[in-house]
Amino acid sequence: MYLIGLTGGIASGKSSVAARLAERGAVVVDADKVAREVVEPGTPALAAIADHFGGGVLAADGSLDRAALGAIVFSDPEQRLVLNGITHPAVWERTRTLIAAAEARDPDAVVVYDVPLLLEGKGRRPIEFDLVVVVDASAATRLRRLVELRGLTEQEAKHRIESQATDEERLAIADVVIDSDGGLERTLAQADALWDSLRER
Ligand SMILES: CC(C)(COP(=O)(O)OP(=O)(O)OC[C@H]1O[C@@H](n2cnc3c(N)ncnc32)[C@H](O)[C@@H]1O)[C@@H](O)C(=O)NCCC(=O)NCCS
Ligand SMILES: Nc1ncnc2c1ncn2[C@@H]1O[C@H](COP(=O)(O)OP(=O)(O)OP(=O)(O)O)[C@@H](O)[C@H]1O
Repeated sequence: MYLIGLTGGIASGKSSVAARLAERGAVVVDADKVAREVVEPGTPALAAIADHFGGGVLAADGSLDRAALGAIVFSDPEQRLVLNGITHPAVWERTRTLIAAAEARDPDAVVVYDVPLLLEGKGRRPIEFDLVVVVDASAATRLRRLVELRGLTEQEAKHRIESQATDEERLAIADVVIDSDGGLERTLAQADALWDSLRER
């Protein structure tokens, strides 16, 4: 197995790159998806969230009210740390299981872990990667995408961007940088080039 950590700020284009690598044959594990699974109704993480943040972050059917929780944690770093402390251990554990399953299915698989937060946790990453790929678009570009494509207000978009590592911090851990400030086709061409270089390895 060859394990790639694919990271980048919110709306940098990680999912678009991951989807292209999947088309080319990679197995993709999506941290945002895992993060949703570990807070499904009945999970210990959801119980801990309700315990700390109160019933206001639960919808009528008992599931997580993501907008309500997002409104709290993206504007309050201390509360975000509490949420990360609850969810991240469960996310890493489930991720390790999914990566191990992919390797068991195909020992030669290229596995891509699409993860927005590779730096934000305290201490060492619980998973070591063979290659760290950073998808890099300026904060201004990402802000524009969040407002135009995802319908966030400018303030909401700013808060989300400020909740994450800076561009400089991400670039410092990159083995490969994909510049996603231009058009989508240009980004995807770099994903193709990355895949081709892996195949030549
Ligand atoms: C706060 C929550 C409920 C907001 O949900 P919402 O549906 O609005 O956003 P979604 O989960 O789709 O995330 C969108 C993007 O926000 C950013 N983001 C999410 N959580 C965080 C966080 N704790 N810190 C910084 N950025 C974050 C990421 O770039 C992510 O791709 C949710 O993001 C959450 O539970 N976050 C904690 C778990 C986590 O850290 N997930 C990120 C991947 S491990
Ligand atoms: N050059 C580009 N590269 C990548 N995405 C682009 C580009 N230009 C525009 N986009 C658009 O920007 C958005 C990026 O979203 P995408 O979901 O790929 O980002 P992400 O990094 O996975 O975000 P998140 O952290 O929220 O999961 C998409 O709607 C994509 O079509």
